[in-house]
Amino acid sequence: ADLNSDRDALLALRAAVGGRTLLWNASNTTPCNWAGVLCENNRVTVLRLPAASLSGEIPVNTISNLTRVKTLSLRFNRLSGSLPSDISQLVELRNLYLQDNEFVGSIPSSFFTLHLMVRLDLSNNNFSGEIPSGFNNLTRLRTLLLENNQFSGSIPELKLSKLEQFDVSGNSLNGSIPKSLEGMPAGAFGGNSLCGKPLEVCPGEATQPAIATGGIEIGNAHKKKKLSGGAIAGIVVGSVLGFLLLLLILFVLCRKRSGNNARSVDVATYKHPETELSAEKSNVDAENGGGANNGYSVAAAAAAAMTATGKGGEIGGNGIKKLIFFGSDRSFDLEDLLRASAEVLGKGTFGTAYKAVLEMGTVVAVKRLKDVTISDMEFREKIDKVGQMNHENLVPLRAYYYSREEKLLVYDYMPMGSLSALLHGSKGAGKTPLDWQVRSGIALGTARGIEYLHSQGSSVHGNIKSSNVLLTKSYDARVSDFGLAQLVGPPTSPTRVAGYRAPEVTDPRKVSQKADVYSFGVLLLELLTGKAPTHALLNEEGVDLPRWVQSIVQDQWTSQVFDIELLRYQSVEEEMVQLLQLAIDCSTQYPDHRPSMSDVVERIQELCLSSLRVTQEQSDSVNESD
Ligand SMILES: Nc1ncnc2c1ncn2[C@@H]1O[C@H](COP(=O)(O)OP(=O)(O)OP(=O)(O)O)[C@@H](O)[C@H]1O
Repeated sequence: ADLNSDRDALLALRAAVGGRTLLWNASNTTPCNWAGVLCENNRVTVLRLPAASLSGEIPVNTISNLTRVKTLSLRFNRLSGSLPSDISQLVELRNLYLQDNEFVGSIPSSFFTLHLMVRLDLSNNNFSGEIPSGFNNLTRLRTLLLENNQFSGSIPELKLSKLEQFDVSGNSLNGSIPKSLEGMPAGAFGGNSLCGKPLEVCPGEATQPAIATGGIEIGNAHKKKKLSGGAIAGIVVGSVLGFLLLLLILFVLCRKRSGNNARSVDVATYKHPETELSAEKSNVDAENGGGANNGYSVAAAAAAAMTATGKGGEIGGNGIKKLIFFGSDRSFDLEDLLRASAEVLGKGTFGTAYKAVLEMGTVVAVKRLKDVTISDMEFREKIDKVGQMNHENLVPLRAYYYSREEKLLVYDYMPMGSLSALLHGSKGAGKTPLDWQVRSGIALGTARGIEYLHSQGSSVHGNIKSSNVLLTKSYDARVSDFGLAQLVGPPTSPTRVAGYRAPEVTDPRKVSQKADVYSFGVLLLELLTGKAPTHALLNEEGVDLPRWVQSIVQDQWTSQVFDIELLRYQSVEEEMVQLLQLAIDCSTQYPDHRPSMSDVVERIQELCLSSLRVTQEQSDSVNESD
């Protein structure tokens, strides 16, 4: 066997299962630069084709020549039929990932001669038969994942000292769990009819051998008999008391929370060192401890804002002077905020954003809204809804201030700035490139934030774009600016959110969830291509980002689409292509053809998991090489 026979084997595989292997350039004399193939010492050692649209059976005598392969990953495809018995020829095999296919039948006995095997994942297939005790031959096995198949019978005793990851959940197994596997988590056995540690004790315990008992229902008649009347009474009384205690705790918590919500503070006159303005003097209810220190002033933030704009002067005037807080987190007070220095962060559609740095180091972002044309009542109603939104991927609205002249929103300040700045900001030496891990994480976080918004009544974001995706220190994504599109009047200029807006949207205040999905799709394209949707070059050509990407992908130039910084991550190319496909699906022209945000989250979650596994496989191939 040599590289040529490796090449023949790969071409035979391609003829059998197709998929993305069809993109391999068969006129190459070496297969080593085909996508998913890695070579070492002039032999193929890694074949990785996850989610490559492979389908059909792998006939015997197809892959047997790949005798140097250490890692074989064909997960997330539609491979069917039984595992070819000549897989036992791959004597160097250490990592085998066949999960998420449609394989059937039992594991051939020859398989258990592959004694170098370390990671084996056969989960989410239709494998059947008993779990062979032959696994005991694979003494180096650290991962054995067999969940969601149709394995039946009992689990054999497995004496695998290195086993770390084990899962047989979701099969048709019965009998007792062997001693050697007692230490595994209960979840590894769920969805079967198994008993014994870590699950419920088997009825009859030691006397009952691990034979097929037809399933042991927890709490069956046999078991109930063992409980005395007294014990039952004890359990009932205990449960009732526990339940009452829980109710009491909930009640107390609820009271506390509603006390913390939406607390208003009266406005009095306050002397600012630089500007004289009306501000708040706390008049907080007793539950909060009272005292001026517990309230902080958005009007004061306005002072900071005014200072920053150089306007300075009285805010509030004769308008309504109310300050409304959401939540209970108040690590600073009015005076701190008044003394804060402020700087302009930027001007947006809805007004100007400022960063206010308080003396003790707390930083907030204050947004001064312009063009608010809706009534006081309507404003409060809508902003109240915004304030109630609570999710780890949203920038929380801390408080707002409303008067006729001033509408201010106080947010947590996000230290790493926006995704837009990160992607398109100065590419100087100090700039850290965004790697795949970070980008896919941002995609997932943003999607989760929007999904949450969509799950709250029928709310929409209405203004999804990369400058509204802010980042925490650890690059976790937080979506901001939600709910504001409905607060302001009709746009004065037609250029609002060029590039992100779905084609069917005519009134930015009436955006549908599917239009949010479109904008998110454009944001994904931006994340993958590194190109701003408002990119001058694109616009000169008269095409938007979705159409530009589509034209390139149609010509099979997929890799040309990606940001240069991403091309270093060859091993996760599949996942990148999947995210690209999702982006294209989201930014399709017809709203009905776009996926829902929960579909989107699921798909990103899957590909993130999948790229994590690739990374694991990679480190395994390194660790396990001789
Ligand atoms: N909480 C925050 N923390 C850090 N930076 C922020 C915060 N809120 C906004 N910014 C930054 O301030 C700048 C201006 O934001 P703003 O939301 O006013 O405008 P925009 O996002 O560019 O447009 P739009 O108003 O249409 O959303 C943006 O660069 C944004 O990233």
